[in-house]
Amino acid sequence: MPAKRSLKQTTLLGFVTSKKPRLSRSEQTHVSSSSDDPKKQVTEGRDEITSGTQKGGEESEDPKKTNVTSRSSLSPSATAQPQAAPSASASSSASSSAPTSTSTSTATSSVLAPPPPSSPTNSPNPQPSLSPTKPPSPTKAFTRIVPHTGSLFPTAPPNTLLIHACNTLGSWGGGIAAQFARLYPSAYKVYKSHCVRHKHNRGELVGRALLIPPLDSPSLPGLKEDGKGDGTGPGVRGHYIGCLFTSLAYGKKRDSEDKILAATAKAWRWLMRLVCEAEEGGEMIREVRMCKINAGLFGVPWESTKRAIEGVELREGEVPNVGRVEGEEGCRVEVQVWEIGC
Ligand SMILES: Nc1ncnc2c1ncn2[C@@H]1O[C@H](COP(=O)(O)OP(=O)(O)OC[C@H]2O[C@H](OP(=O)(O)O)[C@H](O)[C@@H]2O)[C@@H](O)[C@H]1O
Repeated sequence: MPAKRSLKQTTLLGFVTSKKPRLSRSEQTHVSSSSDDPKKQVTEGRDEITSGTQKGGEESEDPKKTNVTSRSSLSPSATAQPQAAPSASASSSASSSAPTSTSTSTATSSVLAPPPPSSPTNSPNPQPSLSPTKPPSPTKAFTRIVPHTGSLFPTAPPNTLLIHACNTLGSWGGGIAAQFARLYPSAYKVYKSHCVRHKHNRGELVGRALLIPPLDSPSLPGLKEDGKGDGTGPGVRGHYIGCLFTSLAYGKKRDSEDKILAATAKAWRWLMRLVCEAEEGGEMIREVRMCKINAGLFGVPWESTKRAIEGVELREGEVPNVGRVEGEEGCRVEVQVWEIGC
């Protein structure tokens, strides 16, 4: 059964950024560092589902290698999941820039612990009654983009994961990010505080991702798809939000196209890992949607971004249940890309 969230439930899907040596899983749940003190995150990041794994700058970019996953209260069995961390960086097809070093790891934890039920903007989404049973995760898969026409938001059922590209400066001020900020104010706070927490090491965020659980309740009055005013009714929200850090900054200071594409591939792997961890912790993500990330303010041709994402070979622990299709030619993870039609 899907885990029902309570105040005491926590999911630590660690965003690791300290320079501490890698610890065992049991040790990792107690990791504390100046920048990513788990206790601090229980306070600061209690609405965060986040995050994979992290490491410091030159450390491995493989989420698995630094992963901190503590779901003791959410799903005790989850902590017993085998890590089976393959030498991830070695087999990445699309992330040639993936570091191979594993010298250090950090522990950033993200906490999936809902705020009081009385807070409407923070009410967690009811988990759908989907079967948690699944076939064993395949050891590799590729993402396949499935095009759809329409706005990303209005038809997305509750518990859909909506993905967009972000910079590390903590503002969802332009493009579709501004729509996210209006539609998902609680998620925006989580994103912003995450960026603030990393303000001294923003560079480490690039190529990583943040997974925010449904914090903005579907029972709230709806907004139009552009985020302005009422209109679309309940169900618009109640979504997971995936932030791909594909550029350090925005505007003229945005990264080069090549850097954005490399960061996109890395961040994609990272996010898929986070999704897997969330699923292991009992989260039931219903479908995955994204816009044509990088194709607006970042100015990267969509076809290049699509190639980068579809070129990432997802490995064990990175192949989520949601969107997974087993075909004759192997396993694929289908992700919907929504584009507003003319
Ligand atoms: N409702 C909707 N449904 C479906 N597709 C929609 C849509 N609305 C717009 N699009 C399309 O969505 C694509 C992405 O276009 P965008 O310009 O938004 O994003 P991007 O990925 O190039 O760049 C990211 C930086 O923009 C922000 O900056 P701030 O944080 O504000 O500083 C971020 O945070 C990053 O930094 C384009 O194809 C748009 O046509």
